[in-house]
Amino acid sequence: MFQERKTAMTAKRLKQPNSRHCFVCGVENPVGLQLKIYQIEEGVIETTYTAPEHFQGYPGVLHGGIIATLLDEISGRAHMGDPSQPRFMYTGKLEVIYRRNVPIGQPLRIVGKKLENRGRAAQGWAGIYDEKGNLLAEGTTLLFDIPPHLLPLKDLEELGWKVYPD
Ligand SMILES: CCCCCCCCCC(=O)SCCNC(=O)CCNC(=O)[C@H](O)C(C)(C)COP(=O)(O)OP(=O)(O)OC[C@H]1O[C@@H](n2cnc3c(N)ncnc32)[C@H](O)[C@@H]1OP(=O)(O)O
Repeated sequence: MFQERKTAMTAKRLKQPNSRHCFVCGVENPVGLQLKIYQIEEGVIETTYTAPEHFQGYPGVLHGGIIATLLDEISGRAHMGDPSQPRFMYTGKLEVIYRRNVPIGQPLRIVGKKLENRGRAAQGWAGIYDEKGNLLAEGTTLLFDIPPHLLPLKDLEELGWKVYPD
């Protein structure tokens, strides 16, 4: 099901950069999630993920902390925009609604959307869906621009921040 969606959206899909060591997107982080994230339209991104057994809380159920991590990163990245001029934001606040158990060992689709902009602050949203399209968990974030001197563009290369080919 996810594959069909991917094909239909190929024309618009733009891969976002990954870094080297980020827990969610670090391509060299052996204990990280190593997600590949795509912008599917302006301000809307998606990724897929199948959680391994070692991230379970209750048997068969993805731990809520990992669910929050996914919602945090994907809602913030919805604001990232043009990879050559990325908008990096800190999460100041995250509200999670755990609607249904999120299973381990089954493909999940995670969608992020940018909401309102308020100067250097913004709101984001992310949802985790199962293969049937059921919304399992969702999160809204309050995000703040990272002061440019804390993450200068020139340092990004060192962090391995680039679009890695599929
Ligand atoms: C290279 C690879 C990158 C890959 C992407 C990685 C994504 C990872 C996502 C994350 O994990 S981010 C890490 C977790 N977040 C942090 O570490 C942020 C820690 N917090 C901060 O640094 C500051 O609190 C923050 C920059 C968010 C805000 O501090 P400021 O000094 O800019 O806020 P200020 O005191 O000027 O307040 C501005 C307004 O926001 C409000 N505010 C400030 N912090 C808030 C907060 N945390 N929650 C809610 N509201 C907050 C504050 O009350 C105020 O409201 P009013 O304008 O109405 O007075």
